[in-house]
Amino acid sequence: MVLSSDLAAWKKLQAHYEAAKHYQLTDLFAKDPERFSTFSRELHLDFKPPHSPTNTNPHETNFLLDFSKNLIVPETMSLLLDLAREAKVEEWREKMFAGEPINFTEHRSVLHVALRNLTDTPMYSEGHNVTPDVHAVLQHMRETSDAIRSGEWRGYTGERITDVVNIGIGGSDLGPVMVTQALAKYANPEKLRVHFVSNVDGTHLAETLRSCQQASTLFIIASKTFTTQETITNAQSARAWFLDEAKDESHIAKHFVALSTNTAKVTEFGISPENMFQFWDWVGGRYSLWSAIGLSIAIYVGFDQFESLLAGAHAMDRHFRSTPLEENLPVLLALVGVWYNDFWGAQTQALLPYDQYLSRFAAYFQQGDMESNGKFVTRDAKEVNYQTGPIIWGEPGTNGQHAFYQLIHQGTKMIPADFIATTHSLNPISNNVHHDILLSNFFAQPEALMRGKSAEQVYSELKSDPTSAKWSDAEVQNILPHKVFKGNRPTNSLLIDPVLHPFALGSLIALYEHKIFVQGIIWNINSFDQWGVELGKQLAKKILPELQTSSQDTAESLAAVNSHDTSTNGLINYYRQAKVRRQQQ
Ligand SMILES: O=P(O)(O)OC[C@H]1O[C@H](O)[C@@H](O)[C@@H](O)[C@@H]1O
Repeated sequence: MVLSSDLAAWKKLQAHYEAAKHYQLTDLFAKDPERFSTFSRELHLDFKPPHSPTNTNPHETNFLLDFSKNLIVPETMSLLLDLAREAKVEEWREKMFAGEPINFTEHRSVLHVALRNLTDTPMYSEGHNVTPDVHAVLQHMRETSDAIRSGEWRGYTGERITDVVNIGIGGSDLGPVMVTQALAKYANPEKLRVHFVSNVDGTHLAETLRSCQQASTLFIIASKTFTTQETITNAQSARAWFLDEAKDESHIAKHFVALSTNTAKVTEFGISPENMFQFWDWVGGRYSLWSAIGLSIAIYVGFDQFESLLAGAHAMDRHFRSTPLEENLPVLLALVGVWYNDFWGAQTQALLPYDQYLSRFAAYFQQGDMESNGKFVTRDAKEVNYQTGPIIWGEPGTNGQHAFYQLIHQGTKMIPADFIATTHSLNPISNNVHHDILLSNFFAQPEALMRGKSAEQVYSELKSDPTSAKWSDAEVQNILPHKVFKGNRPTNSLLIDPVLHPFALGSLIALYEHKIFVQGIIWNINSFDQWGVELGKQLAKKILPELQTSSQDTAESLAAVNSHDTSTNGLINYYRQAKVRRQQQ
C-alpha cells in the first residue's frame, strides 16, 4: 500500500459520498427508528491490578458511545470498516502490541501499552521482555510517592515536602497537567501541591516559585531526552534558586529527581542515579504519562490511584486488541473521523468535555493527535494526496457554548465534535442541580446541531413573540435569515458511567490514543515520530547568539544582523535595538 486513496474501499467511499452529501440527519432518524441502536455501542470495562489486592479503588467503568448523529448510513460504516481492513489496521495493531519497530524512522517499537500491563504477561520490544523493567520502575515510583506523601521523605532542613514542581514540556508536561487536573478530587492540596513549569519564558518558573519555599519543594525534572532546551534552562534556574537558599550542593539529592531515558545527561546535571526514574525509547513522549513521567500524578493522588489509571488504560488496550472492528470503540471513532476528514473536507475536530475536570483534555490531545498524525508523506515516502490529521481543539462545556459555539452552529465550516460527559458528578452540590443543568446542555447541543432551525420555525417564533409580531414583513424578512440554523452538523456523544475516577480516565485516554493509531494506519503514515518539531529548534539555536549585545553597544554603533530574509532580520534588529536602548537609559 502506498497511497490510501488507491485502496478500493477509499474509491467506493468517494463514490458513496456523492450520495451521502445530500443526507439530512433528521430524515435519517425519521426513516429509521432503530438508528440509535444501530449506531451506538455500550462498553463495560473492568480489570483489577493482580498484584495490588489492597487497592480498593473502583476498577470498572461503562461507556456509551452514540455516533448516530453522524452523516452515515449502514453502508457508510461497512465501507469504512472495509477501508480499515484493507489498510490492515488489525495487522498493524498486532505489530504494535508485539513490539515490532513500527516507528521505523527512529527504529523503535511503540509500546506505551506495555507501561500499563500490570500482569506478568511478557511484552517484547524487539525481542526483549520489558514487563519486569516496567514493574521495577512502578515499584520505585510507589516507594518514592509513598515516602513523599507520608512525610517520610524530608527536605534538607528536615521539613516535609509541600510543593512538587514538575519541569518538563510537551509529552513531559501535558499528560501530568491534564491528569492531575482531572483527578484533583483525589488529591489533598492542603498537604501537597503540584505545579507544572514548561514554558522557557522565565515568567512561568518565576511565578510558580513565588508560592514555594526551597526547604519544602521537590523538583521533578521530566525530559525523555534530557536535552530539551526549555526544560534544561528551567531546571538550571530552579537549581540556582534552590542553591541560593540551601547553599550546599549535597542538598540537591533531597530536592531534585529526574524522569528520563538519558542516564548520562541526568548524572551530568548532578542528579544521582537513585533519584532517576527510568523509561525507554520505545515510549513516545506524547504517550508517556503512563511511565515514570507520571510521577507527579502518583505523588499528587497516591500510587494506588495512579495504578488504577493504568488499569483503566490496560482494560481499554484489551478491548482495542481483541474486539472485532465493528464493536471496537477506538476504531469506530477513528472511522467516523476519517469520513469527515477525507471525504467531507472537514479540517478540524472539536473535543468538548462537559466536565470541568477535563479542562485540559483537548490541549493534551492537541499534542497526542497533531504531533502523531500531522504528517504529509506516507510510510513509503510518497506525498499524500488526501488529508491526514485534523486540527484538534476544544474547551470544556458549557464555557465553549458562550465562546465559540456560534461558529459551530452558524458558521461556514463543518466541525465534527465529540461531546464527552459522565452520568454522575463527583461534586453533586445543591442537590445535583449543577449536573442536571450541565447534562441538559450536553444533550441539547448535539440535538441543536443536528436539527437546526428552519426559516418556517423562525417565522412562527417571530410571529408569536409580542415584540416581533408587530414588525413589518420587510423587517421580518430582513432579520429572519440571521436566526436560521441549517443544522445537519455531526457529533459523537460519549457518556462515561458513573464518574471520572482514575480507572475511567485511564480508559478514556487510551480510547483516544488508539483512535489516533487507527487513523494513522488508515492514512499510511508514521504516527510515532515528530520531525516537524525540529526545524524551528534548529533555527532558534542559530538565532540565539545573534541576540547577544554587549554593554558597550549603543543604538548607533550596533551592527545589524543580515543573515536571514529581510523580515526575520528586521524583527531581530528591532529587538536588538530595543535591548540596547533600554540599557542606555
Ligand atoms: O521529554 P523531552 O525529551 O524533553 O521532549 C519534550 C517534547 O519535545 C519535542 O517537542 C517533541 O519531541 C515532543 O514529542 C516531546 O514531548
